[in-house]
Amino acid sequence: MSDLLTTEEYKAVAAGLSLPMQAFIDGSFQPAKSGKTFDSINPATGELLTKIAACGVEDVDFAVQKARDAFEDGRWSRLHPSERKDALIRFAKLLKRNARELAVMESIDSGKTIFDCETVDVPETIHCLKWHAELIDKIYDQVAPASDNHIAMIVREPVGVVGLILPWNFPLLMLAWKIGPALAAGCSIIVKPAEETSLTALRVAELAMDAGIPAGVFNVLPGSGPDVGEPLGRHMDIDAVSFTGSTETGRRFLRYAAESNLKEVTLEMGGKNPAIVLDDAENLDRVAAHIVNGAFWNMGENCSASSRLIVHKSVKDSLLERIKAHAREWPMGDPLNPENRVGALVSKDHFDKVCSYLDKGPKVMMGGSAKDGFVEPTVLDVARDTPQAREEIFGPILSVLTVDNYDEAIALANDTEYGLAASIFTANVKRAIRGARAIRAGTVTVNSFGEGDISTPFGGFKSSGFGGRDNGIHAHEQYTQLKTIWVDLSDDADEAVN
Ligand SMILES: NC(=O)C1=CN([C@@H]2O[C@H](COP(=O)(O)OP(=O)(O)OC[C@H]3O[C@@H](n4cnc5c(N)ncnc54)[C@H](O)[C@@H]3O)[C@@H](O)[C@H]2O)C=CC1
Ligand code: BAL
Repeated sequence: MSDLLTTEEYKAVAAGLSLPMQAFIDGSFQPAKSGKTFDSINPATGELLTKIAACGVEDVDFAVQKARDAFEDGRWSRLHPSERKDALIRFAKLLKRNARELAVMESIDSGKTIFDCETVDVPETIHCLKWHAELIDKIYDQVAPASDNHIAMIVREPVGVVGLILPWNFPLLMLAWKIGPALAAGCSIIVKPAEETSLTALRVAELAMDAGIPAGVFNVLPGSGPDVGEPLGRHMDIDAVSFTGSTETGRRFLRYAAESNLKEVTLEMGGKNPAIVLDDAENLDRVAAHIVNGAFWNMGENCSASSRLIVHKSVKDSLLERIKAHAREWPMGDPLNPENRVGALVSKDHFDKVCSYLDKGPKVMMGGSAKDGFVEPTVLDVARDTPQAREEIFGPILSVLTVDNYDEAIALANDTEYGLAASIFTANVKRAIRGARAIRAGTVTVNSFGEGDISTPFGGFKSSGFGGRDNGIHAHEQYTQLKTIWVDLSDDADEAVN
């Protein structure tokens, strides 16, 4: 953990930041061709941070051309993997040298606590880039079984120019999850940050250039979904798109691909993730700590948040008492105060959306107040077919459902359109493993909440995911494609390849 500063010291760092304002294309900052800008707001204070270039279709076309030129001339895509590794390691080191600046920029842009930015988002971003850099010169291609007169090679090639469409909840970390494997594979990238949180992606692109990643390889186009996301999704010269965000927008990217060049699409989308606590769960205090972390970490603005607690009736009351006690250890307030664990929601619009779930009449068991962009960690006792039980709220709201037995718990866990993550708390190893297998979700944790780490694939079943996975070696499949090369070694022209 890095040494944290005081609130006043963080405010001084924030005041001294030089905030990026323009798109990053072909190795330099550039205004939008239309000259338009949009406001970047600090959601914790409502203050205008800066005005940022609002890109449009003409900027997309220009950036794609530059990315394509870079890809085709091989300045990055055809480097020896160890050379890309070296550049990515330099890049990770440069991020580390600028870690504090990035953490403060991330916090004021998104409302996330400086504690999380300093201890999770920035260090994990750096770790992710290093991990993919270290991997890239250790992946081997394959040779298929073939006759003595032939060689059949199965090789992976970078897929080409990729569009990376980012959400606002982990601006740096989701950037890293996508650029790490994409750059390691040799792709040229066009990043479209969420309009709420564009600052750190722009600064990171500049640092990538400083680290020696060639111009044209790493481009960032700030702007709205319809003005930048859609033209990227529909572009005929983009080979793949990797998206993280809502299920509704994810569906759009499938349509864009179908109606354009059938580009590869990977979608990492929403969740309504169950945390099942069975009657034999051990150490309810520890369970409560995991539930609180799963539900309230990052203000619940987390696609894998444990937003549905499915609890056996026999342990419900004692568990809820402990949840309340642990939640008291999560102070809410100024994100730049390093004592705080709950910051501001990302925007006024999102705050209003989250608050609407508090207005719809469920029984409030804890919390329930909301003001000026901040929502108190809240526990609701909900009925099964209510919006609070079924919809992704993406705020610090835990919806509690009560069950009578194991089978009912598993059935309820699966009674959702989503399938991103789940956790199950039980002392019975058979129930744990059977439950983990029975739950239709991409990640299941037993007796803990977590997302795994960089070494394990992350993505969802059902409406939570489509296509490839982020993280792990598996992430490279998104950014590479297989090619088979047959070589005829015979002297006899009659021996055909077959
Ligand atoms: N899975 C996750 O990690 C995330 C889930 N969400 C969920 O989505 C809800 C809505 O949040 P939004 O910011 O509106 O998510 P969103 O899915 O609309 O935005 C994600 C990205 O897609 C882009 N986008 C938006 N509309 C687009 C369009 N028509 N064509 C192309 N690109 C487009 C956005 O500019 C952003 O970069 C949240 O309340 C939450 O429930 C939001 C962010 C992340
Ligand atoms: N929790 C990391 C992925 C996401 O929230 O989008």
